[in-house]
Amino acid sequence: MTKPKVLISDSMDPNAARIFEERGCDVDVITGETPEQLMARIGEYDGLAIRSSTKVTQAILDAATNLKVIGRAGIGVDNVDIPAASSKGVVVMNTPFGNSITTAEHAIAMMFALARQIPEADASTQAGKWEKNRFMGVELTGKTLGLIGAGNIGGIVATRALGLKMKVVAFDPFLTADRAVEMGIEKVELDDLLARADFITLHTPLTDQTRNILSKENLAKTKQGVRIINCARGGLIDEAALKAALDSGHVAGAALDVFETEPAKESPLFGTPGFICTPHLGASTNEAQVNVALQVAEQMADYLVNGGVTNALNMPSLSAEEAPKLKPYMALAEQLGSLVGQLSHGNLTKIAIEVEGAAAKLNIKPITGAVLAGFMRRYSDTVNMVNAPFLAKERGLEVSEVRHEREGAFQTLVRVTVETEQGPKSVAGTLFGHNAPRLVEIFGIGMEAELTGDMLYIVNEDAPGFIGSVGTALGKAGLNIGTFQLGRRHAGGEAILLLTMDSEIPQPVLDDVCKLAGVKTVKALKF
Ligand SMILES: NC(=O)C1=CN([C@@H]2O[C@H](COP(=O)(O)OP(=O)(O)OC[C@H]3O[C@@H](n4cnc5c(N)ncnc54)[C@H](O)[C@@H]3O)[C@@H](O)[C@H]2O)C=CC1
Ligand SMILES: O=C(O)C(=O)COP(=O)(O)O
Repeated sequence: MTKPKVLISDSMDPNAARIFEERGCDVDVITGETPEQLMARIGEYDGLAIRSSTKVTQAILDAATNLKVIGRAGIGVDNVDIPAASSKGVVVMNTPFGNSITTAEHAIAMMFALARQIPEADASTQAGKWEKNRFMGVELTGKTLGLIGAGNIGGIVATRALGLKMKVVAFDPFLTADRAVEMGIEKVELDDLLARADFITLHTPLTDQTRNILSKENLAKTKQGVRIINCARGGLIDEAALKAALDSGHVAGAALDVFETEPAKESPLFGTPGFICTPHLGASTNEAQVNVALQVAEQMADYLVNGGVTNALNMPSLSAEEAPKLKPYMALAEQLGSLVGQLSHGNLTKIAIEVEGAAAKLNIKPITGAVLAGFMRRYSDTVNMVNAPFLAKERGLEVSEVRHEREGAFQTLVRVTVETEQGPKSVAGTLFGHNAPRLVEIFGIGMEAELTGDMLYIVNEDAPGFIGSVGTALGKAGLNIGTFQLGRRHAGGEAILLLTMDSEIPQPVLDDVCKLAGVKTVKALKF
């Protein structure tokens, strides 16, 4: 097997490259390239490891013909076009905790820097001015800290602020009352926070709801002399309005680690009294960078080498222990999905995936993903487990999952049923011997068959001599039959023939088979 190739395109702790190599991947570290250079190179890689500098746009993804996974050594993935990655079947994963303590500490450091004007006092002292009377600070003890966003980082900031004897109020629509009590903070509405906070710190992702959350209007609602910290994302604060509020003295200080446009080499805020900033350093500590580098490389290598999925933003998780157990089921599920997809007509609106016996003890999500990948291939060649659920949703396909703990006739079974105009139609399969997928039932007829390569599917009226006439028609065309499976509802009733063929069946031969007496349906299948 050729080794998966990974590109590390942003500066990352060397542990990442080491882990990739140890886990069986080839790795290149090429940082600081232009989008055009990356676009020209990306086609050769199976994995792309990034931080916040590389922008993974639709154009990059279009050029990434081999890409299977994007790993973000950090938290925010706003530099990745996730819908585009999903529709291309590329998994996007991040490391949601590796740098959160470090980033929370940076926010606290910024709060102290604002409270005591440390950067300005440092510059003035080193300039030989000794301006002891210029730098009067404020104490943090007893002050109110307003958290906008109380997730991982906001939660850590809260514990530190409580340790500093501050009162912490938080606005976060997803924060439950119980969790707020557990954290020792007060859950409030945004307007209440704006009116009460002496310091405001932002810890939300940038979304349509959070963009400009500190707008000109909201800045006007803050307390006179408020100090504001943003170590989350540029775009959460209206930078022009912030500049005006600092100039007017309404906002006493602002500390930004992140900017609307990065790298921020110029800004109207630069040089404004009370304004301090750092160049997106929130995650930049030795500890955090080792954490995220190790974690991203482990997760990506796990996916590329074993199929394990951890911390993916566009796919359900699948642990390294589960992956080998699920692999044969996913192969079976994909074949069953593909079979119903190839044999059904018209626009199908419902698909059900049932697992029974041993299969019911497994994580069903990857099995469903594999069924959908097989099924959606009727609409698109580029479908896989990542993009299949999105495509299914786009097409309005209703997907249901059912587990039957009991064992039926088979020790383990996967069944796929689609709702058609003629009612529900279902196929089922099991695993034989060394985890070999086998079809065991097709549209209510028991039949054991391997679904592989080029196949011929025939529905006919059971009658003597029919099998011979099919063999003759195919033989006359020089087509060799590999295996031959037969099933029927009852003697003389509807029968199904499933043949594996050594080569593709040309349309004229299909037409000839179609003309044989008693034939109802003929279809060439491909697996
Ligand atoms: N400056 C830096 O270098 C770093 C920045 N970050 C950024 O910090 C931010 C927070 O990260 P985490 O705490 O790990 O994320 P998280 O997902 O754990 O927490 C985010 C919180 O924001 C809340 N939220 C969502 N929409 C909201 C809204 N409309 N109003 C108020 N709250 C809302 C969520 O409910 C959640 O509790 C992210 O944007 C991340 O990219 C993370 C690491 C380093
Ligand atoms: O993890 C995050 O969300 C960050 O913003 C850290 O960004 P960085 O990896 O330092 O470019």
